[in-house]
Amino acid sequence: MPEPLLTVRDLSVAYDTARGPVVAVDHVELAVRPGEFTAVVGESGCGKSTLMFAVAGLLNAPARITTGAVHFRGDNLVTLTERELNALRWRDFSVVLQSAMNALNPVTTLAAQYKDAMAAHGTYTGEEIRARSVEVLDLVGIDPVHLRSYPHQLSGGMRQRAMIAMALLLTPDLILMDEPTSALDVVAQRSLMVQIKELQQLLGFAVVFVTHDMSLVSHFSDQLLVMYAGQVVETGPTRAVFDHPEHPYSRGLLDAFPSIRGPRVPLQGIPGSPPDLSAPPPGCRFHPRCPLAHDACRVTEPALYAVGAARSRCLLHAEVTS
Ligand SMILES: Nc1ncnc2c1ncn2[C@@H]1O[C@H](COP(=O)(O)OP(=O)(O)OP(=O)(O)O)[C@@H](O)[C@H]1O
Repeated sequence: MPEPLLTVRDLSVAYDTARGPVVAVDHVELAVRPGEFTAVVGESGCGKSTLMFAVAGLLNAPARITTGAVHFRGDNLVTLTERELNALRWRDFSVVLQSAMNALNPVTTLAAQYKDAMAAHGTYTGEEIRARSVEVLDLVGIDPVHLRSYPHQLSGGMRQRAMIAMALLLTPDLILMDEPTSALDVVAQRSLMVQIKELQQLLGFAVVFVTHDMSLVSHFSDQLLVMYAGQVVETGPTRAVFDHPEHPYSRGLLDAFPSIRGPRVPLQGIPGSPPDLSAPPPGCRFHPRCPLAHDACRVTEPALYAVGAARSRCLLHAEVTS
């Protein structure tokens, strides 16, 4: 197996609030190998975006990293200066956010934005910049005439693809994507997912893809990280987790979204909502919503236990490994 490209070790992030620190990412571990597609899934508020921003070095106050490291190739991104991080962003890894409308500059054309991104990382002639801009727009299926367009002149799906094209400009080895399809309708969502996967297979970059919709990534991701209340509650090969979710939360998430294939079944949803992270429940954080909770779950904090090819933070699996 190749060495991981990205290794997140024991990463914790807290938001400083008037009521004390809110730990949104709690001792998270993650390893992404070259060309691997990793999906981070969980309900809104479970810490997915905070994790992504921490990995990308994009956190702002009141958020701060309290423990851990983010190794990307030889560098620990947590300890790099802003200038050093800027040198890596776009060139070695790039970031695609939920809404390209916010990420793209509304008052400049795509051509000008692509030029800025390239010029910040090397000396390119105008012709080289134009040729590469045309190339990346071609890759995402946008007519290069749109280099002259402003973001508001593009549809939502085109804007996301223009953002992905920008992320590809300098052929990074890793693209971090935070809900890049969530502002789109279901049909546009699926077609963008297919396109991201095709590009990934063609160009070989690794992806970390954040989504609340587990069914969206079922056919695209290699490895899955299920987050609940700031913690990883299940992790493993996507197929294994989908075929046999070990953690009751993963099972609940799977039942909460329609599958694109397979028989129609009534959607269950998970009763209740994720806890307030300023005061998470004792024991297993999922116990107040868990249909399988027993007495020990209310007092004992589970570790991540190995279960087959996956790992699950559920006391039901404690005896498997202990
Ligand atoms: N500015 C802030 N101040 C205090 N707490 C915050 C702040 N931003 C986020 N949080 C806390 O961090 C938790 C995780 O937020 P985050 O946005 O990372 O979750 P998420 O899973 O990505 O959700 P979403 O899909 O809604 O973005 C939230 O539940 C909230 O408690």
